[in-house]
Amino acid sequence: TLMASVVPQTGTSHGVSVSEILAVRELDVDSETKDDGRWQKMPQKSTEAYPYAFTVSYVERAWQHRWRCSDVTFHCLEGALCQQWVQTIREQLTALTSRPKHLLVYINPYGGKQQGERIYEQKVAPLFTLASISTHVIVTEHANHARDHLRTEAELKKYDGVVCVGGDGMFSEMVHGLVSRTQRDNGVDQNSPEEKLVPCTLRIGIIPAGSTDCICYATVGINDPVTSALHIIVGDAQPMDVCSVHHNNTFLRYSVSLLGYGFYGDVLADSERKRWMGPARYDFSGFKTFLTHHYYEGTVSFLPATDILGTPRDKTRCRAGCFICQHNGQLYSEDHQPLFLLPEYKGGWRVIRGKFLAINAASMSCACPRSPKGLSPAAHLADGTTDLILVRKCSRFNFLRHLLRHTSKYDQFDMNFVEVHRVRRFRFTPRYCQSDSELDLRENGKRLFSQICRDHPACSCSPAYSSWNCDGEILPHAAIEVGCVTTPYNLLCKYTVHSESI
Ligand SMILES: CCCCCCCCCCCCC/C=C/[C@@H](O)[C@H](COP(=O)(O)O)NC(=O)CCCCCCCCCCCCCCC
Ligand SMILES: Nc1ncnc2c1ncn2[C@@H]1O[C@H](COP(=O)(O)OP(=O)(O)O)[C@@H](O)[C@H]1O
Ligand SMILES: [Ca+2]
Repeated sequence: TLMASVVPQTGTSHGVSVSEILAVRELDVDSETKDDGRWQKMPQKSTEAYPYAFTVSYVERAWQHRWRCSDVTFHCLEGALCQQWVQTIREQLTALTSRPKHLLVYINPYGGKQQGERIYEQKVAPLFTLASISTHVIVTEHANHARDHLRTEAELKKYDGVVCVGGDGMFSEMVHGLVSRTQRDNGVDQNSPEEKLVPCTLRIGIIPAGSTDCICYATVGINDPVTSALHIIVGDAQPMDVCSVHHNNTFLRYSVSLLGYGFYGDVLADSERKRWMGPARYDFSGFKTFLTHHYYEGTVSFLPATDILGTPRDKTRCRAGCFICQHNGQLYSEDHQPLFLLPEYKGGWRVIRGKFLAINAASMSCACPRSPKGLSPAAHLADGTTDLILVRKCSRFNFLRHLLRHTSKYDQFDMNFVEVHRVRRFRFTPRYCQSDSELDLRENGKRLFSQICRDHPACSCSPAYSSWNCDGEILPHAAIEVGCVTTPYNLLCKYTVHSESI
């Protein structure tokens, strides 16, 4: 903490913790007072008495998890003393090893309201410069540009972290690029659902510039580019669960936020064709999908997580330094064989057959401005589990009540057609098998105009399949197998997060 022999310009005392200092610079008091006339604003006494000064830029906590960069100028009597302060602060800052010095930045110019480049240039780049962070910036030219660059070309050794400017889709690209590369470098076969993933060492920072940005919101507590930039600068980190999604022993994708079949799958499929609407496309497609009210038949099998602390309906909330994540993470420490991989645990699979409006797996709360408590408010960022939410066929009115509860204090799980389970793995099989030709059609982006309703050909009831919404990307396969893995053993990426409660 800075104090004592230097006096801030207001003449009052001012404490700044070194871990929250962004930069320090010496001021030439005389020329500055001539330049911008600030001289007059200062109390005459302090400026006359203290001719030397330096300015410290630091993190100021504002309302609702918002962080801002603030300046305070300290004055002192002797030039040597002033220099000594500046030098000491710089040394202390250099000693903070968790802070990044070189960052690789990817900007999606088409995310959200298409403001990614502007947000980065105006709000983020000046802060990185202030904090003496060097950057290499890539504005993406097409979808999967960032993923493929990270996976094959990027010289990762040169960087302390990567930053994405965009939404959840862009974050997902980064996870795929980094995780795939790490597995390949370590000889891990991604296609084997049982194989443990090797954690990747680089951290990923997000500057929110997408449509939902729930990964940013659920970790930092607010979608605000300046706040995220400051978390990145001070080197905050948060481990995160990653689910791997397979189909017939073939790797499909990773998921870090929402894997949703039925309602959220249909909302996404419809909204992709309305990208021009920006973030409002989700509300439009949400309303439309709500009215269509399709349900899907199938079987969900899952392996409940029985060896952990916490349940999806308890009142705990995952915050920085979360005790539950720490405790459950220890279950994976080097000398422990994760219990769920033991044969006796494997007997614990449960099977539920039914007609579902939605099947959602939330690996984190999925809190976002639309629903500040999220899809599963008690889910944990890094406990190695995902919350499986099953919404059975019910009336439109009841489904609306369920949706509305995501936006209020009422419990969205306290309804007789909703159940929630905290699971290690799960599997979904639709009632009717998808033929390869249908899968091909879907994979090539040509959505089946009206899927065949096999029970009643010619009626207007629900189609046989939905698609999975995997962090905002469409998966054409209905039948999938999902496993959730976490730090410090299995997972993956660390992500910048608030160092206090969010
Ligand atoms: C009636 C109001 C109901 C509000 C219900 C809100 C529930 C919201 C839960 C949102 C969970 C979001 C999980 C995040 C997923 C993202 O990874 C993913 C990708 O994000 P990106 O675009 O930034 O890349 N985003 C999404 O898939 C978007 C999902 C958005 C769902 C919006 C649903 C709106 C529902 C409106 C129903 C309206 C019924 C009105 C009837 C009168
Ligand atoms: N230069 C680009 N042109 C087109 N699509 C891109 C580009 N860069 C990234 N994408 C893709 O845009 C999609 C949406 O990105 P995202 O940043 O998540 O925005 P949003 O939150 O609006 O969906 C992702 O699927 C990503 O792969
Ligand atoms: Ca989790």
